[in-house]
Amino acid sequence: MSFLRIDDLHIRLGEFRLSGVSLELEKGEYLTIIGPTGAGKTILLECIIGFYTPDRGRIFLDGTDITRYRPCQRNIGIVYQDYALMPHMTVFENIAYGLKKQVREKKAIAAAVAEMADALHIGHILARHPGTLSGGEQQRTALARALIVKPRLLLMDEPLSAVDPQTRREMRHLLKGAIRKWETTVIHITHDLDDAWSLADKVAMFRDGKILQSGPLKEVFDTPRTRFAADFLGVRILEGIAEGRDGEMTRVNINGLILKSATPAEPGTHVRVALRPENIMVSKTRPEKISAQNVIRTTLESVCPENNLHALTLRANGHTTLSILITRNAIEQMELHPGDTVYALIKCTHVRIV
Ligand SMILES: Nc1ncnc2c1ncn2[C@@H]1O[C@H](COP(=O)(O)OP(=O)(O)OP(=O)(O)O)[C@@H](O)[C@H]1O
Repeated sequence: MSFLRIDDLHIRLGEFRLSGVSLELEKGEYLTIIGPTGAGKTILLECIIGFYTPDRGRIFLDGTDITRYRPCQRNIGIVYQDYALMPHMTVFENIAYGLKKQVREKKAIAAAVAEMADALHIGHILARHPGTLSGGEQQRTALARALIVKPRLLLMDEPLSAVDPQTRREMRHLLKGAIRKWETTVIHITHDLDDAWSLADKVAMFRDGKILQSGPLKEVFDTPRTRFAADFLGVRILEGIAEGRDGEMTRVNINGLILKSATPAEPGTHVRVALRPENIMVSKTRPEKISAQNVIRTTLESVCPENNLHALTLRANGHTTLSILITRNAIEQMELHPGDTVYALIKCTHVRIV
């Protein structure tokens, strides 16, 4: 049996229903939960920690049915978006708080806090109070407090959302290191797909109180099963016909645009092709002797800023456009302007038939 098994969970809260939620997680695995606002992600975490008792379904942790256990019996840690630190206690006291129930000896507590603070780079602020800390420091304190009691499972509800992008990147790095060191099993709700990319082994996508798709990170991102999932994940789905084989590759005709894919498909069948914008490269001249099997002549239609990157829309032929993401530096170096002829380069392994 998996370390965490959630079996057909149902709960009704007011007008909202969480229905038929099933998930499995092995010890030490990291699951991110993604999905639009109001999908029921937080309610699931609150069922797992024991704030709500489901109407139907069961939750097993390490082989034990904990569905009706009180929260304090579960040994599950939680980190919230607002950190919920105790303002009258120092950072040291906040971190040591839960540990005092497990360890009596002061020296052992001090050593454990020092080790954890060291791992999360907060050793220098142990004497300070939360009100004097930056967002990133509060976040690391909250994480240290949750990890130090060695929870069997750590739940995190958007723990990285309140800090700037640079701190967020550093925090992911620290978080990854700490999770590995303490071999913690994690469920992490996030709205930032980069969190999932950097941290997760598995992903579950929620919508309207149900799991729309779940599985290993790459599988979910590369092969979204519905149009909604594809849009949510920023994957472009194109419809076409598998025309035939070209050696080991499948030739797909998308309104006259031919793409070669490494995924096998029955010739003559209607297929959908998934393309991730970051898997398409561009060149202003037609490249020669390159490994990418797809070199497509396009016209650059538009350039739009999107987070730290820029989204380019390339018109491949009369009907089909391709979306790609590149840095502003790359745009400047290549001197790209709308109307330019641009070659899109795509490896056949990045043209996935779904
Ligand atoms: N105790 C409650 N009683 C009634 N409705 C609730 C309760 N708690 C949450 N809800 C509703 O259930 C829905 C799902 O809430 P939830 O907080 O789980 O969403 P979420 O996916 O975590 O959203 P977000 O990404 O915005 O945090 C929302 O419409 C919310 O208003």
